[in-house]
Amino acid sequence: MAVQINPSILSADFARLADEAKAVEGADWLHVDVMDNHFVPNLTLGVPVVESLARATDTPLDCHLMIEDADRWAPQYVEAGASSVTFHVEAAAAPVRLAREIRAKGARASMALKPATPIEPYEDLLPELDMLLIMTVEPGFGGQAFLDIMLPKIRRTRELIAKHGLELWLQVDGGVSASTIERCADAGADVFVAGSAVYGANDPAAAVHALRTQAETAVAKASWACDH
Ligand SMILES: O=C(CO)[C@H](O)[C@H](O)COP(=O)(O)O
Ligand SMILES: [Fe+2]
Repeated sequence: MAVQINPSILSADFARLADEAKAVEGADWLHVDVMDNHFVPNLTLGVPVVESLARATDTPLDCHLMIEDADRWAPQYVEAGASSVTFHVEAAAAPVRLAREIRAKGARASMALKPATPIEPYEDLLPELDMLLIMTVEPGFGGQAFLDIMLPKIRRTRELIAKHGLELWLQVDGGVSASTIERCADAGADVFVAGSAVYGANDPAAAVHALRTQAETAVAKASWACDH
């Protein structure tokens, strides 16, 4: 079971995005938080910046769309160069159609759940997805404290993935750091977004490496991974 570490450029210096992307080139993906000041109370960047970032780095882009009207906008992020596009189920009118469209355009399709959104109503949608994102903070800002109360949802989601025999990746985002990543991995996550824990470190590449080592060790010991 491969572990993936995705630094979030939300915590990077936006005036130096190309350099900040290069600073974490050992990472699996670069996590790009798109916020519209409607779905969440914050505003970040949009399609033109994603297009430029895709040209500036060889690291594939994992775009996390925290925006209204995801059905309209998500396909444009694939065209902009994102290799994985995550829409929030709370912001999608037709999540199955949208996931199929993202895949048809050539990217990995991913769906996110805010902390108060349960996984159970979406069990039948899981085969349509390449990744499920469980938010471990309320979306909108970096640097927030990890919500431990999300661990049971991560566990239940991992059980559903196993029940259906899926190759679905399970991503966690929000407050993931050296002190929380092992709990996430133990519960069933295999893709870890980290913003402040990476870009707040003196050496972001070393922080990615250290988080990967911690997550790999925790996954190797986890019961959900041993069963497979
Ligand atoms: O989606 C997000 C916020 O909505 C960010 O990806 C997330 O918060 C990363 O920052 P940190 O690791 O500092 O919590
Ligand atoms: Fe994010």
